[in-house]
Formats: sequence, C-alpha cells, structure tokens
Amino acid sequence: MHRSPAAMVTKPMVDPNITISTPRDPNTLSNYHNWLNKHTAANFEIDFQKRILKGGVTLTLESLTDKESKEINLDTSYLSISAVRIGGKEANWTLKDRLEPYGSPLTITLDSGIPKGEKFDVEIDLETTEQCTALQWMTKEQTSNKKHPYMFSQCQAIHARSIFPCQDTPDVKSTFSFALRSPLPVLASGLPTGQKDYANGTLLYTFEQSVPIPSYLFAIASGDLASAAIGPRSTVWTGPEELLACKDELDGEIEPFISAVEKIVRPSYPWTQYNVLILPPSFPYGGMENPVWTYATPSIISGDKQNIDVIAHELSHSWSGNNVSAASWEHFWLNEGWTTYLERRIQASLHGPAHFDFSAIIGWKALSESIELYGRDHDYTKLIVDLKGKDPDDAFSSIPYEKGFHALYAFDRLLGREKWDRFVAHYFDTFKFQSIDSYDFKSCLLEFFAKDEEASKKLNEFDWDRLFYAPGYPPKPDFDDSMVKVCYELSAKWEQRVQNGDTSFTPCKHDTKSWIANQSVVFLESLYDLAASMSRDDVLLLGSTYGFQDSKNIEVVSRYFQIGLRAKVEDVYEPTAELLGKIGRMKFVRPLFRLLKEADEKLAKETFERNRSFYHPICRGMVEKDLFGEEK
Ligand SMILES: CC/C=C\C/C=C\C[C@@H](O)/C=C/C=C/C=C\[C@@H](O)CCCC(=O)O
Ligand SMILES: [Zn+2]
Repeated sequence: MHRSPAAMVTKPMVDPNITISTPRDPNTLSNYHNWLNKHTAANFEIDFQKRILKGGVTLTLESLTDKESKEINLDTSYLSISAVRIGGKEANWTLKDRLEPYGSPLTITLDSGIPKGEKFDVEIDLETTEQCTALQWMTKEQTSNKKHPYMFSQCQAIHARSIFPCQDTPDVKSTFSFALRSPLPVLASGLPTGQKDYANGTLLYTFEQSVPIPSYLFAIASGDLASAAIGPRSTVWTGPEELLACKDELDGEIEPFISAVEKIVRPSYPWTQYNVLILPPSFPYGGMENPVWTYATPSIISGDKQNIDVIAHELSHSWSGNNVSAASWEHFWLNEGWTTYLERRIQASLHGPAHFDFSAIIGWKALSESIELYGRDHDYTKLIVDLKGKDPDDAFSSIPYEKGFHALYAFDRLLGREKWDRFVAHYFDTFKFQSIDSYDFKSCLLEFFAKDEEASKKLNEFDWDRLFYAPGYPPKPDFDDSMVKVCYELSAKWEQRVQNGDTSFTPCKHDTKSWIANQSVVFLESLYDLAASMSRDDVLLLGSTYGFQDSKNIEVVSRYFQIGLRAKVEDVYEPTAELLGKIGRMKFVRPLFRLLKEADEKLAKETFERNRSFYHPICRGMVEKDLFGEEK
C-alpha cells in the first residue's frame, strides 16, 4: 500500500501518566499478564436495520497470578456495555475514558484475587455502536444485486475491540465458539457446526474454532451468499450473480497451493477447510487471512487467473501469522515477511524459479515506494518498529512484507536452500500455535545451527542489529531479471520517443502480446517517472495500443490511470473517478486519490464525498486524512 505524507500525521498520543504495563505488546490496554483469555464464546444477533450486533461474549479467563490481581482490564472501543457477570452475579465494572488510539478500557474489579491457574467465566452483555471501526454495513442498494443488506468485519490490527471486549493483542490466543443469528447466511472464522432455531425469519448459525487464535482473526460476514466447491476441502462464497466467475477463477487452484507449502513447512494444513469469501468491492484489502475463510477483494477475479497470487499469500498465512503469530504489531514482519516468502516459494514451485524473482522485483518497487514516502530514516522503515502510543494502522505499508521477505531470503542464500529448508520446517513446527517475537526467531535459528560449525559461524557474524533496527533499504540481491527485461526494453523505447522525440519506434499491440498481466504492471510502473513529461497523445496512444485503458485487470488499468494523472491528461480524470466509485481496496484507492488530488483537487474531494458511504470505515478514515489532512 502506498502512503502519503498526509497519512503520517501523528495522532494524539496516549496520556503519559497512564502506564500501559503489558509485556511485549504496547497496543493493548488489557492486563493480559495477569489474566489469560482461554476461550471466547460470541453470541450475537446481526441487526441489519439498526446496523449493530447485539448480544454478548463470555470470556473464559485463567488467573496468572496467585490472587495478586483484583482488576481485569479489557480492550473496548465504542461499545455499549450493559452488564458484566462473573459466576452469574453482576460484577463491579466501569468503562474508563477513551485513550486514543486504543479505546476505553473496561475495568472489572473483583472482591478478592483468584488462585493461579484457576479459570472462570466473565459474561458481558453489549451492543456495537455506529462508531464501530471493524464492521461495514451495506444497505441492499449498495450490494450488486440490490436484494439484501450485507455486513462484514475486518479486525486486523486493533479493531476486534470495537466488536467485543477482549485482550486485543496477538500475544493472546483463545479458542472460539460463535452463535450468530441472522436473516441471511453467516460465515465466521471457525468450522461450521450447524444452523438451528428458526425464529422470525432468522436462523442461528454456529461455528467452532478449536485452534487458538488471536482476537484480530475473529471474523464474521452475513449477506446474500452462495457457494461452490473449488477443491476437495475448499469452497468459494460470494453473491449468487458473481458465483460462477469466482468459481471459474479459483477452481482447482487451491490444492496445488496447499501441497506446495506443505512441501516446505510442518505441520500439514492445520485448519481442516480452506474456503474463500469474495467480498463486495468496498473490502479495503486484497485479502485477509481469516482462518477457515480467507476474505478477498473481488478485484482478484480478473478472468485471467492473474491475480490469484493474493490467495497463495492468504493461504500461506495458515502457517505464518495464523499458526505461528507475531506477538505484537511491532514484529508484524514475522507474519508478512514469512507469508510473502512462502507465497513466492509457491509461485516458484508451480510456475518455475523465475517467478520467485519476478514477484520479488515487483515487491522491491513497492518497498521502495513505501520507503521513499516515509523517508529513508523513518522509524516505520525498520524491520522492528516502535509502536508505543501509535496506531498500528498508521504504520502499515509494504515494508514489513518486503523487508521481511528480504530478511528471510538473505538467510536462504546465506545458509543454502537445503539447510535453510530444514530450518523452515523446524521453525513452523517449534512455534506452532504460539505467538513469538523477532528475538525468538533469532534464538531458534542460532540454536538450530549451533552444532553446524559453518552455518553457526555465518549466523554469529551476521549483523543482527542492522537487520532488526536499520531504517531504509535492505541489501538488494541479484534477481533473475528474465521476466522483466522485456518490460524495461519496451519502456526504454517509450522513453526515447517521449524524451528525444524518436518516432522510429511505432508502438504496436504485438509489443506486449505474449506478456502476463504483471509484466504490463512492471512496464507501466517503469514509466511512472517519465509520465510527468508525457503528452496527451503519448498517454492515449499507450492506453489504446496495449488495451490498458479498457483492461478488466484492475492492477493494469489503475497503473495506466496513474500514468495519465501524473501526465495531467484530463481524459483519464473521469474514468479514474468512476473507478474510485467501484473499488474500495486501499492499494488502488489511496494512490489514485492522491494523484487525482494533485491533478484536480475539486474532483478528488467530490469523488470522495460522493462515495463516502461506499468505503469501508478504515479506508474512509485513511483517504480522509490523505485528502483533507487535519482540516476536517
Ligand atoms: C509495521 C506495521 C504494523 C502493524 C500493522 C498491522 C496491521 C495493520 C492494518 O492496517 C491491517 C492490515 C491488513 C492487511 C490485510 C491484507 C494485506 O495483505 C493486504 C495488502 C494490500 C492489498 O493487497 O490490498
Ligand atoms: Zn499478509
């Protein structure tokens, strides 16, 4: 995702007089070092009319101290809580003042401490509110067939607390049961266990997640959903009108991905089913690795199977992130770096090694854009970031993905593939079902090779401080550039034409004929700097010759619009505004809005206001900051 300087405006900091004394994770107000959430039972009615969830949660907590703590602090954000019970009796509780960006801690005071290891249930009755940041509610008019309303959640990074009180930290994992009443089909991040109790046009949908998961992997969705099989343990879910296109795109693709990862990691796929929910276009990310059901943007359904690498990525999270989890958002690279690495290993295994390098070259471009936007010395360009008092959403960029990938790929090359792969299997097996930080990763690697003199010498000489704390670019390896060479050769010809008026090169549709869509992406990205000097004729010729302007592949058409906006070619302004009303994936929306603002600020702001309710609350907030800064 691209960042604009406006998006980096610092938020009000937490009150310095309040100590957030939790080990490892500074982004929770819960005292999870005193109490540990072991199981979460979520019981909600999905009220489409009021746009709220109403019901409650029961948290099974274990005391981690021997009667020392009498206070339980849970994360909440914009919740309406009506009762808290322990052992069936009303407890003494209060909702403290809001502390940006972490919300209002729910403090429950006990009459007496609880012996270490003892477990008890805390029942909380609540409703979500209009300000909930985790849920998007859509009217039936906002859906594609306009027949039924729709709702879905996105809890990463710290939005679960706006659905239910919890220890909202990836350092805590609990099993989950879900009981969700709705007039429309429901999905959740567990295995389905049935539908029952028909009442007033609604059913109770139940799910169980017996693998402990962190709160950010809590996920629910409900709407007019249909499903089709896409593999022996996989189904795709989406609106009935979109189902066949989604099935065609994904059918038969999942099992080869799973087998490719299982060749290098352990344990085998731990979540029983791997299903995909294709969401409405306002879904703000490419994909979200919710267990059992990956949530994905419809923009990956491009009809050419060219964007299903997003699914390879989300599936890889089944091991990295969902099973072995970063203990705090400061070590997010452990989730995303490993996942990006595994995703590229899948591509190499299915399509050949050049695809590993091709994807890494595209990733390097995304990395450099993020680093340049933040500035090369910015703390958020480090592998381990300092998020004390910060909102993790503000630190999100391609950096943990790509710098994380380079950290791991560096060890792959340093140790050699055979040794490294032995460690990869060991790492995922050692830390399965746990939350770890970068230092756990380091000691695991050092210990694994302790008896291998050659490997251990290399690892001890390795500059770990630079890896973890140096801002800016990581060392750039030599990539196999066979797949990008043709793209750069064509862009060199365009450069000659644009800058030196060299008309001996006549663009022709055959220039890109044998390319895959991502080669067009590389080509367009390589023209980005040149775009500022391109004439209207050049831009229109580029779009019409290669069919970029009408491409159904959003990765391609959005890059083409970026060129047109950079060149200030008015012909692309309206089509850009139109696209911005059809897609809410921030990867596309934010750079397009930023460039549209530079080209035509009025149109950019009008386009945002017109589509305000279409965007997901996370995207809405980010674009608002990008367009209006602090002025709103
Ligand atoms: C150093 C950053 C620390 C923490 C950030 C953690 C979460 C941030 C948050 O904004 C949530 C991100 C969710 C991402 C989901 C999926 C991505 O893989 C999508 C990537 C962009 C895209 O393809 O659309
Ligand atoms: Zn990811």
